[in-house]
Amino acid sequence: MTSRKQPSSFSLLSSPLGRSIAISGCLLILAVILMNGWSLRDSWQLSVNAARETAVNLALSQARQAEDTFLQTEISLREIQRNIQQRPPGEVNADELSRIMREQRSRLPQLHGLFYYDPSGRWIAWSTGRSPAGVNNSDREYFAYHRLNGHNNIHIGPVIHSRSTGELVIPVSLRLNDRAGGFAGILLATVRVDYFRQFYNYYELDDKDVLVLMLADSTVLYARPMPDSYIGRNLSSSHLFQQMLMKSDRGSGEWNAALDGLPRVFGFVRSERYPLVVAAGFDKTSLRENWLKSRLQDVILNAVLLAIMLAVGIWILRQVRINIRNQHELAHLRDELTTINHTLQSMAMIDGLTGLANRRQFDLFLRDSLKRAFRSGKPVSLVMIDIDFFKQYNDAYGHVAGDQCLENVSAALRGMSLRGIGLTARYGGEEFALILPETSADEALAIAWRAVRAVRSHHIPHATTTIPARIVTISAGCATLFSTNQEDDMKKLKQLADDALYTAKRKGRNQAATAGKAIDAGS
Ligand SMILES: Nc1nc2c(ncn2[C@@H]2O[C@H](COP(=O)(O)OP(=O)(O)OP(=O)(O)O)[C@@H](O)[C@H]2O)c(=O)[nH]1
Repeated sequence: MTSRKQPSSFSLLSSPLGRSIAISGCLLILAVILMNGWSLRDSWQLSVNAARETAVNLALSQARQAEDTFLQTEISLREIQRNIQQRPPGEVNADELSRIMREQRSRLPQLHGLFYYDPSGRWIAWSTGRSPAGVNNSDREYFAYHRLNGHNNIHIGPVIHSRSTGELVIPVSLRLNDRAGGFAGILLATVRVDYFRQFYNYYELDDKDVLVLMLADSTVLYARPMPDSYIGRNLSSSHLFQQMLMKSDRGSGEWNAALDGLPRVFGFVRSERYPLVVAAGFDKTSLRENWLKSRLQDVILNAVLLAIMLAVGIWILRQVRINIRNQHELAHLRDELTTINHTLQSMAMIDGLTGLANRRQFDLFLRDSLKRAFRSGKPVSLVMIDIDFFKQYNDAYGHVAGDQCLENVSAALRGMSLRGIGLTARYGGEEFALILPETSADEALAIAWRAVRAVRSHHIPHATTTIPARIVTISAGCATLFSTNQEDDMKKLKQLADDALYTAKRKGRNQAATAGKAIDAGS
């Protein structure tokens, strides 16, 4: 029985179909990942852009609010300035002025107080009740500023602690001139830092979002939600002052805040009216967290879609793998069947004992040779061979030895060269045949004799033969025919060769005989 070989292991990628499905699947998944990545990147960028826009708008509204606050303050100061300057020098009524100041202050919630100092810094009039005893304000920054600068502009200074209440205030001051244009004192309005604190708290911002009000020289006036220790800090080395404000009075960008080093999306505005800068910054980390939260559903859906695609892809590849394996097995089975068929075919043509062509093959080959001979016009010779006294051999040595003898005789005949065009066959029993296409009668007889000698040369002992050498011998009869392509050509040739064999037997065996010259089968 033929042992069934397993088909050799195969890789899915070695098949064109498997390869194309795997590559298409990978490309598809890659495309989905890229598209999602692209869309997420876009969405994040949009969210950052929106935050920048909001930050600029917020900064604008804060700047406008700060301008309004300081404008109202300026108007109050100018009104008082007019009041003082309308009177002749030395005729300022301090009590009346203080009353006017209190009235002004009560109108403006941002105001902490209004003050009038003479050129030496002495308190002349004020809105905040009693003056602290023996206090002189000539040491203040705004005092020095106005003493040095003769212009009539409003000056906003860095945050200070009020000497009257201790509160944090932003000083807004105006120089007073005498008729000759000399320094005649200062009018001061103090704006409460708490006013901005309160105002900035109206906005619903995250803990780490910032709103910063600064002087144009980068000094912090108020920074939400930083503690008061941040007030007065100088941010001149910050990205805002080093880069952004150099290029534009308003805008947006992303940078690490100089206040605490955190990355933020900023919008900023420089006031046109006053030396003020406002910046609004959204914390980038919370911005990203909020953005992620808003995209979470999409991300999960896409991840699920991707997982499904992956699972379907794997399932398809498995099916393809099974399919290809089945095809491989079928191909392998087909090959095995073809091999078995070939074996069966050759078995049907081969004699099982001797391995020579069997009777069936003999008939086919002879018929085919005669057909070809008809076309070529060349003769076909047939040598019929019979072992001499084989019955006696069997009787003397038994059938098993008889079979062995048949094999030995076959080997002797197989060893003969038939020029590659002849066929050696076991005709049946102890009879053999040589079909010799394109062979003349003389050549056939010579070959028949060679066969006789070949068997003899094997010296197979045969005690009961009448041949004096007491070895196995054969008799051979040959005949030659020019084919007429008729059905009975075969029969005729066999008959002639048989007759010649009979002649050889009759003449004493151990020899070859011929039917004579090649005959025309038609004769
Ligand atoms: N062992 C064995 N014997 C076979 C086989 N086929 C035929 N025989 C024997 O061959 C013998 C042929 O005997 P015969 O036809 O009387 O011829 P012979 O004894 O050779 O005598 P001659 O042909 O006149 O020389 C028979 O005894 C058959 O049994 C075979 O396959 N094996």
